[in-house]
Amino acid sequence: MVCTILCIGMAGSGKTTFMQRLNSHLHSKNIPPYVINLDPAVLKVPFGANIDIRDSVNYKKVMHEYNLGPNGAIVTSLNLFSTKIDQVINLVEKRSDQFQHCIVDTPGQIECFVWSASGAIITEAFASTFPTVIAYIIDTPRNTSPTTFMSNMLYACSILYKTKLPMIIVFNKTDVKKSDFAEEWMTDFEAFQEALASDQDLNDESQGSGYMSSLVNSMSLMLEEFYSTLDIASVSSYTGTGFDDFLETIDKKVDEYNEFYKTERDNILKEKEKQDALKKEKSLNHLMKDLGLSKDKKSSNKEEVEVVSDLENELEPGEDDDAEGLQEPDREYTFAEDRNGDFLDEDIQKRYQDALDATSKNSSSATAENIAKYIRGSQG
Ligand SMILES: Nc1nc2c(ncn2[C@@H]2O[C@H](COP(=O)(O)OP(=O)(O)OP(=O)(O)O)[C@@H](O)[C@H]2O)c(=O)[nH]1
Repeated sequence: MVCTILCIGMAGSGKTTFMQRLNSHLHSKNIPPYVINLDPAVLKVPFGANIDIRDSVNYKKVMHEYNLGPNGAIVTSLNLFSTKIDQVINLVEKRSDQFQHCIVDTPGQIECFVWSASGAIITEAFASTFPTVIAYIIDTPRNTSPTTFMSNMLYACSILYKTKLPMIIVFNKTDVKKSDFAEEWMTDFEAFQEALASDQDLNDESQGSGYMSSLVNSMSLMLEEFYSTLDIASVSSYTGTGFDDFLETIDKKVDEYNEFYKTERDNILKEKEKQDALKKEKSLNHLMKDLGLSKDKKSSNKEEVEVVSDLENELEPGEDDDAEGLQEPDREYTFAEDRNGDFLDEDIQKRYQDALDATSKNSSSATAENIAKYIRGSQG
């Protein structure tokens, strides 16, 4: 079964170099991956990509034709590409017996991918077909300040909650700076507090009221929970160290995906389908009502109280004593002429009929005589 590894990270964190190294590492182990590039703005891809967004979308042309800036053009290119995502998934599926890993490079402008509709569609398409893991790449030497580190972690946290997929934090460029300090901060809360206390920028009295340091303190408390769901890998894409550990962590996360995330995703999808069906049913009912084609006449009448009998049926027995005489429990609405027999007692009905007969007889005989007179006159 192919597992998808989505490489996400801030610009310049080394995603592309990481992809290149991972690709060659897997080749050296005789398990070559399926490689996809989703960065439309990259000039040169240093690995042989099986699918490259640049083959289907021309980033510069998108910028020019739609009059967009660099980020808008990336989002639009992804939008255009996402319309073909079914074909991409089919291609990967067709060759799934030949590969164990499908590795995907994403644009450096994280928000263009993670927070765009097309990014969500692409991620969802992979995650609903294959076990999918996010590799969040961090530029280790640039994260030695506790505040920068925490901002980066908050970003990772937001991606985790947005994608709802298992995540590995990959500390890259460890040939320049080892990631021990960061790993310690993630596992030992006091160590992080100490680092915060000794952070010059945060504790410079002349620069503020200490608001920042107390904010960072409370946010780091919140992040403790987040760290517990993560796995860490320390690599150097430059020297190639740490990639075996990274692959082991991927296997662990794939098991986790199958055990927890898949069930959760299935439940979310089922719930969504249920909600969609309800929504459909509701709008169909509205449509039927608008057309006067209620499926269940009684229930639709009830919704739209128009006749006395509906109101009466809604009253519980004994709820309103005055209404007792008006109740017609087993009958729906009938027209006035149908109800005459019920409303008028026999005596009144007879008197009414007699009066009607008398009037009609008089009037008709008088009219007949008048007509006869007229005819006789006109003939004579
Ligand atoms: N020393 C060292 N440098 C690295 C490593 N990985 C990447 N770099 C360097 O970091 C810089 C950025 O690397 P890229 O792979 O282009 O980063 P990226 O995240 O793909 O960049 P964008 O896609 O433009 O956001 C390059 O100069 C790389 O040579 C590493 O492990 N060690």
